[in-house]
Amino acid sequence: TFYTERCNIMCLTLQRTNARVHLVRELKNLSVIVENLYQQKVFSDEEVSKIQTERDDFDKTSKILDSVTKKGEAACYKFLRIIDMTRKRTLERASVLPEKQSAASTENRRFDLHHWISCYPFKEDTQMDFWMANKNLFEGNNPDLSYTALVLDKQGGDSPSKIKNDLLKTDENILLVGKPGIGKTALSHELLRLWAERDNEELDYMFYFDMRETSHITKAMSLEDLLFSVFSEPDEGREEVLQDIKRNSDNVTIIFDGITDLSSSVVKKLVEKDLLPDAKVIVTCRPDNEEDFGDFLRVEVKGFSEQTTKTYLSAILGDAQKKVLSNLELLTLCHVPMYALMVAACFSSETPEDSSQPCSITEIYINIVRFCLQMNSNKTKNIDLNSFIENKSEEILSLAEVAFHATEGKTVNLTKLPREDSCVLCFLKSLVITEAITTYAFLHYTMQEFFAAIWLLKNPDKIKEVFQQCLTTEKKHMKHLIPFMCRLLTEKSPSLMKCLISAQELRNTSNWFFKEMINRFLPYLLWCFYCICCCYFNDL
Ligand SMILES: Nc1ncnc2c1ncn2[C@@H]1O[C@H](COP(=O)(O)OP(=O)(O)OP(=O)(O)O)[C@@H](O)[C@H]1O
Repeated sequence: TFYTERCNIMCLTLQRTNARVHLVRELKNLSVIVENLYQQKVFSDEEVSKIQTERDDFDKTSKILDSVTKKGEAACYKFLRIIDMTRKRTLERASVLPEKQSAASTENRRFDLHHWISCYPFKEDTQMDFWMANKNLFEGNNPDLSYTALVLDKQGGDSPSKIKNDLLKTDENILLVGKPGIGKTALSHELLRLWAERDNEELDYMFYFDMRETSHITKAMSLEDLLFSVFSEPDEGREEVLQDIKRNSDNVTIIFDGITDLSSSVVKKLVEKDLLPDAKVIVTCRPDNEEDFGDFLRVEVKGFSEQTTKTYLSAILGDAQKKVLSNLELLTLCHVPMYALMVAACFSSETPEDSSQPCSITEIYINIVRFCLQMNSNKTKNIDLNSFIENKSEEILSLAEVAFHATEGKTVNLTKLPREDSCVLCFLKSLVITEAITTYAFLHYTMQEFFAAIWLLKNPDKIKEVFQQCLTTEKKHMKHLIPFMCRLLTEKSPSLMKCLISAQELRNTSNWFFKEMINRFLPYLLWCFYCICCCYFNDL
């Protein structure tokens, strides 16, 4: 009864000429109001389009008010609640009046819409979603098997959920740093989910950019292009939304996930606070890229603790976890969630007792690649896995070539796609770039790096060039291929390479590879060692 009475009063109040006159004059950011009315099913698609065709803001506001009041009490209630929750943006404050006032302006001062709105006790408010929230990002995340081993440099020892909440609440810029596959992307998705689910009455914005998926970010772009070309652009009021973002930059959080450099001028300006000075910026990167973010709050992502690793394996493998627990090297590697996932996948299927178990990162990748191909080869009856891989070597190496070029270009978007019936599709996922463009990417970026290393070994004349690239600022990310190559060149089982590249070719490469690598990197390693010693003794 209380609700109905309150709605009746609202409907009447909204119709009162006094309030209406002021609303028509003072409502702004109409697109925010219309979008929220649409989300709350007060307006249909058709009604939204009609409002958008109105000539100017005055006509638009009149149309909104007319439509809402015609719909009755419940609609009026929702409308006023939206204004209440977004009033910082949608309701102009009456300006301070000069000494001499006309009769109308005196009336303006007497009637304070902010006060008027705040008289309504909106009790059952829920969180208001703004159209920027991309809900798809949160699908498939596993928030609870999480960050027991995550350490905040400044707050070690806190619980995972406290850490995540603190990360969300702090006004400081944040640098999430950690080795490949450790869970930086997963953590940034978690922050997005928490942001979208929290109870917050303020209208605010959060933007997420996967720096590898959206390679067009690296080209010079304006703030407007950056914000609206990756996310769905508002149907109308683009300029209005942009101005709101600029004026209220303290309500904006931007995540740049997987950053390797600041070659994009718009990203650089955002990181350096030349654009949106009060926005909070969250960056994720691998340890070799952190030097550009010295004044950020550094948070190291450390993966699973021993206990979490065991819980994870037990949840996925049940009794079969014993096979992993008995292999200490493998268990240790599984603190990296990416490796834990792949190990769990491989061990989830029946393996003969005497089959070799992976003991290094590359072996985990060899196993998962063989495992996926095994699944695929089961469709081809009576053929053993090695023969299957040999038969498909052309397709596999062609994917490896695409992987190499994508890695060199710091992107996950694969330009050349495999045939629709290709066995290598099992390593890929489709990636929606825009509504019109869909492409393919590897299931994980580290898998792409693994395939890139395979291609290099098939094309050894390129290896020296890559060694050189590793020492440059722009291409130093290529160094992640080297550990893969080292292991792939050894003859230890399980071998994937002998099915793809002849033993003689591999021997020819390994004859010079290790010597060349030491010559190239030893001076650099010695220099690093010297620097570490200096720091250590200075600290003492
Ligand atoms: N807390 C977690 N709980 C369960 N699985 C996780 C967790 N964190 C990461 N993973 C798994 O590990 C995979 C790799 O994680 P993620 O992509 O976040 O690593 P990353 O640190 O961003 O790697 P890279 O530096 O290569 O980009 C994820 O796809 C997910 O399957």
